[in-house]
Amino acid sequence: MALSPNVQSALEIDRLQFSWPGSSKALLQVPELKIAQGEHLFIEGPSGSGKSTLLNLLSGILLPQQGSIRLLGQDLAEMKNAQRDRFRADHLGIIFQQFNLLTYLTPIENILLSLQASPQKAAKVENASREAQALLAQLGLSSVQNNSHSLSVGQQQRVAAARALIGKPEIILADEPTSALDSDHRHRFIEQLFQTAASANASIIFVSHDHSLKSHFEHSFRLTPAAEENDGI
Ligand SMILES: Nc1ncnc2c1ncn2[C@@H]1O[C@H](COP(=O)(O)OP(=O)(O)OP(=O)(O)O)[C@@H](O)[C@H]1O
Repeated sequence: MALSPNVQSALEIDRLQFSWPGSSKALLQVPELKIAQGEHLFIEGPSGSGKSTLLNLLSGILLPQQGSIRLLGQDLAEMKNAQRDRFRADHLGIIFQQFNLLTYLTPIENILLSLQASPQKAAKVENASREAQALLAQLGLSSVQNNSHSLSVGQQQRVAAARALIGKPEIILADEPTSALDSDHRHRFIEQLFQTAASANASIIFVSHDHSLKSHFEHSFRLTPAAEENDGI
């Protein structure tokens, strides 16, 4: 899909190939994929098809052997390690499958960690604690507890999402953050995530094996196990 010249692209993949060392087959082959800023992408595929590997490529933790990945017009493979780390902290918000909250910190302190890692994100927020509380409320968590270790899965998910969204990153990467929820809560959470991301014109790149979530997204990409043909974009 071509983007008009005045639309900033969130993501552009060109002839990407990735294999793990020692494997004779490419795990990932993505000929072309373009997402404009503010649009959302759903990546689906069965267990082992490479969804987490692709997210690690998109966040610059892994680099492709062939082809290129550009985020916000920049090729992460052309950056030095420290530049890639800075780019990740400044422009990405990541929601991990297991949320990765620090249990000895309060929910608000967990959210504020994102701003400590990025002066650029911090500069976009006037009152950090108030912004963290407002994000939680938008995501459906209005009363915030003082410790993180007694949060329910749904509450942890909202704290993790607020931590990814604070400081208005342009791209949110989410790795199966709804897998522990029932269907109703899953769809509701995605709607709340979209509404909050829209206020910052952020693009959400969301990985899941749950096909029913696909209808929320304007773009989707299906990964197939390496032995099968990939049926495309
Ligand atoms: N560090 C690694 N070294 C070698 N192979 C790996 C490594 N990490 C993952 N793999 C292999 O890459 C393939 C894809 O794994 P990946 O975790 O990306 O799949 P996935 O689609 O996210 O799976 P799931 O839905 O179960 O989380 C698997 O065959 C896995 O064994």
